[in-house]
Amino acid sequence: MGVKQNILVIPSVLPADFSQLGNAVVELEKAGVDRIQWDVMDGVFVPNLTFGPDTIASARKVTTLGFEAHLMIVDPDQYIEKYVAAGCELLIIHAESTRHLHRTLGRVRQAGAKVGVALNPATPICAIENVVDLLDLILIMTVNPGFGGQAYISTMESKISSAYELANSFSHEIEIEVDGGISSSTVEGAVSAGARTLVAGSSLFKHPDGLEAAVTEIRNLAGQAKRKA
Ligand SMILES: O=C(CO)[C@H](O)[C@H](O)COP(=O)(O)O
Ligand SMILES: [Co+2]
Repeated sequence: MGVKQNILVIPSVLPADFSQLGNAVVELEKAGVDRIQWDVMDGVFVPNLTFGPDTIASARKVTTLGFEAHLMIVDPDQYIEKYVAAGCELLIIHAESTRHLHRTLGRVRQAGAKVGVALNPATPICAIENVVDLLDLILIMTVNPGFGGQAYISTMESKISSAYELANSFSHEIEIEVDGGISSSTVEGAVSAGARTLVAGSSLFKHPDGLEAAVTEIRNLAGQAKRKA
């Protein structure tokens, strides 16, 4: 099976007005997104702080969309069960955030969630070569994590291609996701390199024609790039 080929558009809710988070999730669902990414930051792994499990559990009540937790936290093991209980069906662990990546990924699966791994821009693909059998998703970061609205790092495209090749050599289905600076001007490069699951924050929330137009634009451009690739 290898790489999951469907194009998925996943919003990061970081740019939303946090006093209206539930409404933002409802609006994103109406705009046709495929699931929601929660950027969980602890002020240690990255220099910023965002949501905990209670916030995510509250938002769980207003939508049937799937939730993924992009965990930018140190010692993720101690929070795995809390994010699963909050309603996240997929947990994404940074390879740099845990000493025993293989064990942490196994604990995510044991807790009943799908398993993703994220790589910072400086981390090579070989860091995950020996855990691919445990994975449902590989996230290649195209910005240094911590903040929305940063510029896309196009030199990550060779790593996206390596992730694609690696995932395609396995018989189970694996998503190749990109996160950071994805917009109408960068999506083509990411998809041509092999990305299929596209996380976008600022470019969706700041689109002059609104969320639905923004989601449709990313999905259409990605579809064209995939057909050309
Ligand atoms: O993980 C993240 C930051 O660490 C965000 O998901 C990402 O930056 C999305 O925001 P934008 O599309 O504005 O770059
Ligand atoms: Co993210």
